[in-house]
Amino acid sequence: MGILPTSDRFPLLIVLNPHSGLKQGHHVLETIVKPALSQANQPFRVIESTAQGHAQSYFFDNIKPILIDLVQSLSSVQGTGDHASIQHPTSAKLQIMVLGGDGTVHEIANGILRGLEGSEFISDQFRPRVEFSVIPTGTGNALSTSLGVQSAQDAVDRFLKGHSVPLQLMSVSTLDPVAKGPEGEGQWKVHVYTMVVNSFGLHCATVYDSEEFRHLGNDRFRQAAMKNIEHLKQYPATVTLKGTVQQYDRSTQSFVKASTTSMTTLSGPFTYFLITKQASLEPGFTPTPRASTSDEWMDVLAVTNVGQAEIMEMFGATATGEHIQQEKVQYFKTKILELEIPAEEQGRLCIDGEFLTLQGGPQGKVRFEVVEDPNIQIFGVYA
Ligand SMILES: Nc1ncnc2c1ncn2[C@@H]1O[C@H](COP(=O)(O)OP(=O)(O)OP(=O)(O)O)[C@@H](O)[C@H]1O
Repeated sequence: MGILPTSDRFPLLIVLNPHSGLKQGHHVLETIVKPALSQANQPFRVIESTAQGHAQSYFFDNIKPILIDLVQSLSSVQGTGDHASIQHPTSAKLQIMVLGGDGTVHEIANGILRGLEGSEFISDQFRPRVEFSVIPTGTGNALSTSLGVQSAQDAVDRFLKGHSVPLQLMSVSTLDPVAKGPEGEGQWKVHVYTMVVNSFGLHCATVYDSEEFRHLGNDRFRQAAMKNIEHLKQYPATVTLKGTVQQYDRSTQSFVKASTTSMTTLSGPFTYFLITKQASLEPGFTPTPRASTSDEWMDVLAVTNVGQAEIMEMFGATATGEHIQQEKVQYFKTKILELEIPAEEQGRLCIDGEFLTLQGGPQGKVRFEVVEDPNIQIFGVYA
């Protein structure tokens, strides 16, 4: 994609989540963001989220009028008199700064995609580009940490420098119980798009329980993890990696093609299972060190049926990413993955901090896929 038009007149949208992290969003806005933007003569408009889900519903409701305003600010009159015509751009860059965490970015991206779904606002004739500047004021700040952002000031500086990279999405789909495919099988329906982590097992239970420790800031994950390790469970499931699959080879410390067949099956029970697009999920925690925000792979980390000692040993090495050298840790790259739990079970998935209840058996299967559709893959992030 070449240089996209943007408009000096169109404001940067700043979405502030006052509830993120240790609730420092307003302070960072006043002391770091506003001074830097006014010095750079960058106009902006602040949107404050008022409740869970508000950022998503705001963009679902407003993305079309926002894009109309943006396109109008970029349109120009060509020619004069009877030959005058208005030239509209074929693309436009919308800049959104997030004073919040990964969950807020997730909500905005899903709100925009749902708001534009099936409309003329996203087509081969016109396709917007949405660039996020993420000012790390959440708890985990996986996106910022994975991009090497050191502080709120660093994030603002990166925005002002203007270098962005693709923010590659994953889709999470469930089987539609009504619609059938050509051979009577169920049809996949996208439930949500994610950009950080989908998890099952100990990680998901930890994120779920961490809400009660929110007042501890970043430490909430450690507290919740300790609680879950103390009562360590195994989580039965079958995972199928489809198409080209690469597996981390400890001896060469590189990824090699995993199998000559088109499917790799992992049988549980899983203790720990992650599908990620980011290398780090919080500062000092790098479970999938070879993951990239921008490439076309999902990284998969699987630990099957281990005890407390092995899990603690793994966590001990996740700060540096050296756990991928441990024998019990399996590490893959794939583009399509399906997860199914046994018929009699009920389970839970964590998808970018939200939760999805899993039903047992083939009808409850969930599919994760790297998004290729250019009408979905419209996001970037300042890096
Ligand atoms: N005004 C609000 N009051 C309460 N909750 C809110 C409000 N605005 C947004 N939220 C919710 O806050 C939750 C957490 O937001 P966010 O993910 O940005 O922060 P975090 O969880 O601290 O950080 P991270 O995702 O990086 O770990 C989201 O689920 C969001 O819907």
